[in-house]
Amino acid sequence: MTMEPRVLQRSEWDAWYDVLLSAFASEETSQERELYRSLTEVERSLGIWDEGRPVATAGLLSFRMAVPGGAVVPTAGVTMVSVAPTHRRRGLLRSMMRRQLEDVRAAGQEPLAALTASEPAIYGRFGYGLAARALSARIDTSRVALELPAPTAAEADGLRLRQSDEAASLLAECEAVYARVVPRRPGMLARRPGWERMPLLDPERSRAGASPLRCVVALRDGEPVGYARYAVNVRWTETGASDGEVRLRELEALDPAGYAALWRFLWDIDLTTSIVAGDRPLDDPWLHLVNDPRRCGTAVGDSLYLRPVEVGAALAARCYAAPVDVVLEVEDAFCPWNTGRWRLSGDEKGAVCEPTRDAADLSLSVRELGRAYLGGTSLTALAGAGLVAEQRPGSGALRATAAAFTSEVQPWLPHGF
Ligand SMILES: CC(=O)SCCNC(=O)CCNC(=O)[C@H](O)C(C)(C)COP(=O)(O)OP(=O)(O)OC[C@H]1O[C@@H](n2cnc3c(N)ncnc32)[C@H](O)[C@@H]1OP(=O)(O)O
Repeated sequence: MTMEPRVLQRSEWDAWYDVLLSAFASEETSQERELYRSLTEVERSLGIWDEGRPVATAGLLSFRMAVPGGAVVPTAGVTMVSVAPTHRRRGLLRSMMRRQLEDVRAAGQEPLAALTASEPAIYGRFGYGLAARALSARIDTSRVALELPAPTAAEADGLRLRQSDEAASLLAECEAVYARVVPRRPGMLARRPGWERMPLLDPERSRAGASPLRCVVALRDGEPVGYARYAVNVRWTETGASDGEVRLRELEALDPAGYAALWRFLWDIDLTTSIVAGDRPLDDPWLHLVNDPRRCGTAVGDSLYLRPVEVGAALAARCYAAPVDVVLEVEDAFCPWNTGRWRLSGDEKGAVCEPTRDAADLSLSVRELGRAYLGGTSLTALAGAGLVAEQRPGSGALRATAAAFTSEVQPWLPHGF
């Protein structure tokens, strides 16, 4: 008997969601369940049923994502993917991935699909490429100095911090800052209503001894210019010395003085000797403000995977750092409508991308386009790996196209989904 995906009905949500929880062996609170229930776009969610019982789940979320140049582009967020252990490795995931991409294409609104992967090996075969990575750090603040440039008088004047032990109480200030930083960095997600509650989720089981989530806001002349959400885990050594840790969950700022004030605050929290940050941009400015990078415990991990659903619309939706006029030969086995030659012409103001019969300058797969799309991975590096080929070596097409695809800031995904 074939089992095909179909759209979820709201009355089926609990049983459908339990398949997902079981696949992740997750516990959860009623608050989390209600949040995920309210954020599920039921009409875009798929399931597979066997003898009336759900055995597979996959959701889509209607996001808008910042791309190089600052546009915020409709993007299908792939989420809540699971297959019951009794039904794995029989192609159920593949059938849901195919149905999702066909549905997104048919709706014609979202040129991109994005996800974060439970395991990085799963999604490349469906055309998703690693487009943004994340930096983690464990900074020994007892040994590393934060060396901040002196703010100008105008910057320092009127800058105040307001702190709350209840992160939710400063929500409006944080959201005002967040909305303004979105277009500045590729990969940032504009907030849909309800998603502002996601960063505040703070179940006790995940605290591992730390305080509930706190918040500090930087205000200039009363207007919010930055915020950080964090928790403090105060610990003591056997000899009674304080050895606590600041766990940084989020930090956004609109200007360098606000940014510096927030880091200074976190650095100086009494009874702590480290800051642990799990998910920061690769080019986070604090990296240039420390006197000892070796004691900052940095590591880089994968974060956002991106897939052009419609190659032409996706490449036309972003801007390019340098003028580019190139024919790309794209291979896309999973979404064959993308396979073929595309002429991309663009610059820092915009772009067009249309099918063409002209000879190709570069050839690559759709996964490589996803990797390079936000400007975080260079086409030159992908060519070095043999994944992008210049059709006429020495033509300069690779160098010119790689330069055009770069982003002046590293792409970064602000939160999982
Ligand atoms: C965006 C998100 O939500 S990420 C969350 C993903 N979910 C989880 O990790 C929960 C636990 N795991 C699961 O529920 C399932 O094992 C899934 C969803 C990962 C895979 O579902 P399945 O129905 O078994 O996958 P399916 O049989 O369609 O496999 C398709 C292909 O992916 C491969 N694949 C499946 N799972 C994995 C994996 N964990 N690692 C590497 N490859 C995998 C299969 O080998 C197959 O490869 P092929 O194209 O070479 O034939």
